[in-house]
Amino acid sequence: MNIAQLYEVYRNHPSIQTDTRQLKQGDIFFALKGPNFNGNAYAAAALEAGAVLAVIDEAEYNTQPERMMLTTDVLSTLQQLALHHRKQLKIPFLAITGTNGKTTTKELVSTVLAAEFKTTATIGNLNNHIGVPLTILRIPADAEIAVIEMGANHEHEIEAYCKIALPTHGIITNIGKAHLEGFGSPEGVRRAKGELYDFLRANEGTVFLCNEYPYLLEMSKGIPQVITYGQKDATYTGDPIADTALLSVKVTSNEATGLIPTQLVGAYNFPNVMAAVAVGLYFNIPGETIREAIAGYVPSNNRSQVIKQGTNTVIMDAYNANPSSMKAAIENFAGIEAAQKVLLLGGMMELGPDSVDEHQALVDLLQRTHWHAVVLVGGDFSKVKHPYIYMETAAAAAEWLRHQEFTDTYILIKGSRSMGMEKVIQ
Ligand SMILES: CC(=O)N[C@H]1[C@@H](OP(=O)(O)OP(=O)(O)OC[C@H]2O[C@@H](n3ccc(=O)[nH]c3=O)[C@H](O)[C@@H]2O)O[C@H](CO)[C@@H](O)[C@@H]1O[C@H](C)C(=O)N[C@@H](C)C(=O)N[C@H](CCC(=O)N[C@@H](CCC[C@@H](N)C(=O)O)C(=O)O)C(=O)O
Ligand SMILES: Nc1ncnc2c1ncn2[C@@H]1O[C@H](COP(=O)(O)OP(=O)(O)OP(=O)(O)O)[C@@H](O)[C@H]1O
Ligand SMILES: C[C@@H](N)C(=O)N[C@H](C)C(=O)O
Repeated sequence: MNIAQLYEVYRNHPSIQTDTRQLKQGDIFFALKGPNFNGNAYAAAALEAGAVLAVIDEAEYNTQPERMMLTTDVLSTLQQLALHHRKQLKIPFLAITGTNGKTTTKELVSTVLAAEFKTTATIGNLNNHIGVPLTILRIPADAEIAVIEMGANHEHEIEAYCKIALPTHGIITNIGKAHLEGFGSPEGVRRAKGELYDFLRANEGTVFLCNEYPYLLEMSKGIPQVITYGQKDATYTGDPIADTALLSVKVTSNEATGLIPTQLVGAYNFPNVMAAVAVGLYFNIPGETIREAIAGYVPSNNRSQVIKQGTNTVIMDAYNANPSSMKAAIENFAGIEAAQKVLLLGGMMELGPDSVDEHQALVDLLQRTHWHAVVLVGGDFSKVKHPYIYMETAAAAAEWLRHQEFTDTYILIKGSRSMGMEKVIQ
């Protein structure tokens, strides 16, 4: 069976599954290999559970050749099938990458687009070599637009995803410091994220970018159509109002003038919101529809969520952390008007040789503001000089917090995913 024949099966059964634990009747099962399991070993079980076809890459598991497709590499077959499907879809494909705010921007943009168009977007942050093709293969034939999030922790990854998704439009949210272990340096991050612009430049694409980041303007040179958003001198303009925990955005572009009271924390979400305004206006969605869609979006999964606990307000930002998003969160927290502020910050992972310096830089930043209390938790915070409380784990920090009797206090909780800082208030 070749890709064209596999595509015929897919057209009749457009539902891909990589996990027998979630398999439904009529799915096509792709037997991926991972650190814990060899999907090939589950191919027969997939057929028993109702899969129409199992794609495998180890001959010894080819026990039902009439219902199995034996390839040289299942992952690569999944990616090739996604590309084949992509080529049938004559619709705009908007790719979103960047260091911070990819998922939030993708959610806001797709919420706005879905108000007018049949839109398929990445679920959660399924944004890697498996998530990108799976997202493309979820796009129905009658879709009108697709929004594809692309994550990366090393160079040439975004380039590879572009060759599968063939984006027509793109957003790099920003370039900051994250996954430095894999990218080698901030310059490596820039090159890697820039692979999206390289693709759009070579394929007459369109980019949307925040004109407050001069490096994005520089990087976008040579791209035929550049749509900008920001506070001034941009195609689409607005202003952030961030003196309370939740951000409001005053859109000042003629087409959509008005206030958007968002349910997002922090001025750092301003460009994420403006990206959604810009994309909506570009695709001729009415201003009021755009404002309503953005105002209705509620972040989930510990991405800058606001949680009320009695008279206290917790900003739960424990989904991930890196030097640039930590800096943004701390600066934003410093700007919030509150009687008493407490921070519990977990260590940042995957920073390579700069890790200790980056943790020290954050401590230096913290020291510029007076806080009621700061608790540093684990990671390379154990190796820096600081005047604050130090705890080894989120569980210990939770214990500390339980023993405080805070009232009318704002509490910021942030840290790398593996620190599990959400446990601090559980
Ligand atoms: C392969 C796979 O999809 N694994 C998922 C699975 O893992 P599990 O622990 O079960 O084991 P294996 O991976 O070893 O299993 C191999 C296969 O066997 C199947 N199987 C197993 C048992 C069984 O009884 N039946 C079976 O069929 C199994 O389903 C496998 O197919 O489950 C985990 C829990 O749900 C998943 O976490 C795991 O998913 C992996 C990690 C994955 O890559 N999933 C993608 C769909 C995805 O997009 N995941 C995103 C990760 C996004 C991310 O981290 N992005 C980074 C940057 C990207 C860097 C990139 N280079 C990278 O390394 O990924 C960012 O900063 O944005 C997500 O989950 O959020
Ligand atoms: N524009 C931004 N600038 C700085 N930090 C941001 C920005 N947007 C979001 N963040 C921070 O990043 C956190 C995660 O947001 P989001 O999931 O949207 O980012 P992401 O880039 O998709 O992350 P990941 O790569 O881990 O999937 C937020 O809770 C917030 O702390
Ligand atoms: C959650 C994952 N995509 C991520 O951003 N990881 C960084 C390194 C973190 O741990 O926060």
